[in-house]
Amino acid sequence: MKGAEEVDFNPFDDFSSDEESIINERRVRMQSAAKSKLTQLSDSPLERTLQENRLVFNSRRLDSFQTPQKIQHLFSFEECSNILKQCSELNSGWTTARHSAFPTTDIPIRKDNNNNLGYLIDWLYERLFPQMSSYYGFHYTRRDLDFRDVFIVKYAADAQRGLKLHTDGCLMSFNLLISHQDDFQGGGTYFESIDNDVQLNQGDCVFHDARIMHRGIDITQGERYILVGFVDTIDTVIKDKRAAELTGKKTNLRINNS
Ligand SMILES: O=C(O)CCC(=O)C(=O)O
Ligand SMILES: [Fe+2]
Repeated sequence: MKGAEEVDFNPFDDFSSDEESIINERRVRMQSAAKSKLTQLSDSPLERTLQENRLVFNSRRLDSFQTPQKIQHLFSFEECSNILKQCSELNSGWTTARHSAFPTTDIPIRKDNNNNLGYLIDWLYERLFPQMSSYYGFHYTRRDLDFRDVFIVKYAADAQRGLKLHTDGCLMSFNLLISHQDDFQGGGTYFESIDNDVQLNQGDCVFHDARIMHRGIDITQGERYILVGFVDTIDTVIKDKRAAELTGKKTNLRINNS
């Protein structure tokens, strides 16, 4: 007989067929509990809890949310020019290693950052979140949704030109064109679900289900600055922050699951 430490153990072994059938039974039970719960819920996101709203969102995302939604003039030209000016005056603050699998040259935006861009968080809460919450069936005034991450990305023809096909590790994402559309050639965001790209004018925004495969199309000239946000339910955001504090590790929020 082998001692405890000599037992053949391969962590990559598949589950035994007994274990698999227990896991499958559990999955089927959970799916049918979720289905029956869904039929009992109110049609109004305002009368459902945050967790119920997320359940409804997850049950609908493949049927209902395949088309990215565009909002024009979320920021004015003047507001965008001022943001560009602030970015050009920043000597430091640009990072290149915050999203390990799909890095971008970006500047994180937070209320407590000393880069003076924290006001963008309020603008997005006030201007984008009411529409995005109602479109995806969440409660705006109760603040069902919050930012998992928000940052300005800089693409340049002589540096990083675009971003490969990926999904974002959150519920929904958006990007807003800060540059003027004539400041670069190429660019825009390609979405696999519509097999097409979305082109924005300065100040316009596109929001989408984060699980839709998408990519930042390469620019061929100039510079393209966009404001990007990864959005999730507030309980997930809080858990994520706690986990990051405890482990010192960040969740990787861009994924390639093609
Ligand atoms: O560059 C784009 O248009 C898309 C950006 C994006 O998908 C991201 O930052 O995760
Ligand atoms: Fe993305």
